[in-house]
Amino acid sequence: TTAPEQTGTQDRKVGVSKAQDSKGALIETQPVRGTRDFAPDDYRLRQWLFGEFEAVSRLFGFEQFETPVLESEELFVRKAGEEITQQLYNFEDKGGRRVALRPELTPSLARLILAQGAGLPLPAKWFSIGQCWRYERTTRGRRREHFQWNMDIVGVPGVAAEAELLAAIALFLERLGMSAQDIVIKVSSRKVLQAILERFGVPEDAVGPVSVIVDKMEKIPLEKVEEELTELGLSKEAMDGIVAATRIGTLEELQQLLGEGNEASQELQELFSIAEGYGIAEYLQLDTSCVRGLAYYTGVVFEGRDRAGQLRAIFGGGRYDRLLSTFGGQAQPCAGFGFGDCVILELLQDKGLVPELPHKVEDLVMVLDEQLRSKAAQIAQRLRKAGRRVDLVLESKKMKWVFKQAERCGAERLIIVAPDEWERGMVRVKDLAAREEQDVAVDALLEAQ
Ligand SMILES: OCc1cccc(Br)n1
Repeated sequence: TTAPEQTGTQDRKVGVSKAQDSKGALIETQPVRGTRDFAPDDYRLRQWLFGEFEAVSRLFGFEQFETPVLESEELFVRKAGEEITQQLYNFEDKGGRRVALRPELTPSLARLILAQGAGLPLPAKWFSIGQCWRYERTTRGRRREHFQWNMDIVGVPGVAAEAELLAAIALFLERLGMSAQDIVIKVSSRKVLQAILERFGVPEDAVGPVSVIVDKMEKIPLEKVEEELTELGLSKEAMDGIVAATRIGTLEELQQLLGEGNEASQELQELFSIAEGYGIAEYLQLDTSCVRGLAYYTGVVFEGRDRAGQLRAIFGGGRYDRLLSTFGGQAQPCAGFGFGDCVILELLQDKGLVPELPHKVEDLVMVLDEQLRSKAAQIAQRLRKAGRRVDLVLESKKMKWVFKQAERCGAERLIIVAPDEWERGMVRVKDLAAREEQDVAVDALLEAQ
């Protein structure tokens, strides 16, 4: 079995995995299988990443929302054979309700949009970052939770919405030091499969389930894909038509296959043209094998991959114009994407782009005499209220420990509250970078930064 996929320093196992408690019984200190702890080093990296998600979302004028990780199971029960619904982390709560830990954010967005009622100004441009869950049974030791960044536009029928979303992703990648040399965004449309299935008289509502099967083409043998398509009732000709349609790599080929006036071709043509305006066209590659594994997409779909082809999809998204109406609400055109927190970190590590994010305070404050404890508290508070991060040494420590602590917390100054100096209204201040020391009047501490 492969080691559980971890990111950041989480893969560095230090300390004990089973701690000894007072009665000698063993307690498990590792998190539940498939889940991750975020100790401070990992948490700083995650906060940096989420900070970038949020910064880009705000630059695009999107508004942040949040919904509970626990949802009614009915939100995710779809009869399309998707992996995501087969791995639902679902259960019956103590009130007999069928509930589930959300496996994705889009259905919750749809629910919240519908809850706003008809008065909601459109288009709604919303974003969220939330933990998503799956109960992956296999022994592959894969994660059962990850955090996803979602941006969604509700109320815009044209591909200008998809172009805006792709531009947000491209700006995010650029801010992290990457470019179209590192990442390719494969783009296609469910309307390609829709047009093919129409030719073979397959009902339109099969597009979702067929896409779920075709999406596995990269992961399972073609025979298995054809077996599953046969089970869906597709003829051999229809299957051959589908397989041929997943091998299109240019708009010209697509037009030849579907005909000039076909909606899929026209929409993709327009998308690529708008992308030129954003300066992101070099990220985009028409690839009709990209169908995505969620049944509810109805139009453009896309996914981000590392150009080296070593990793799983970095992000994915597309248009889903029917989701709100399947929830019984007023139909609204929608487009969005989900961007996970794991593959991107693996990619940043591979490229040496993970930033150094050390623990950092400005001042370390200590006393030489416990009688002056309350004076040190006074000094620390004054500095903190002025916006300086202060680590206050809370018990009597040897200087060797204090200097080590100053290193650990990245302090710029060590402020020592000592009896003789205090008598003169002063404290001793060590500038740890310049390795200089001087006595400073307490009232001048903030000026002497
Ligand atoms: O991307 C599919 C997925 C959904 C929930 C949790 C995890 Br880990 N992965």
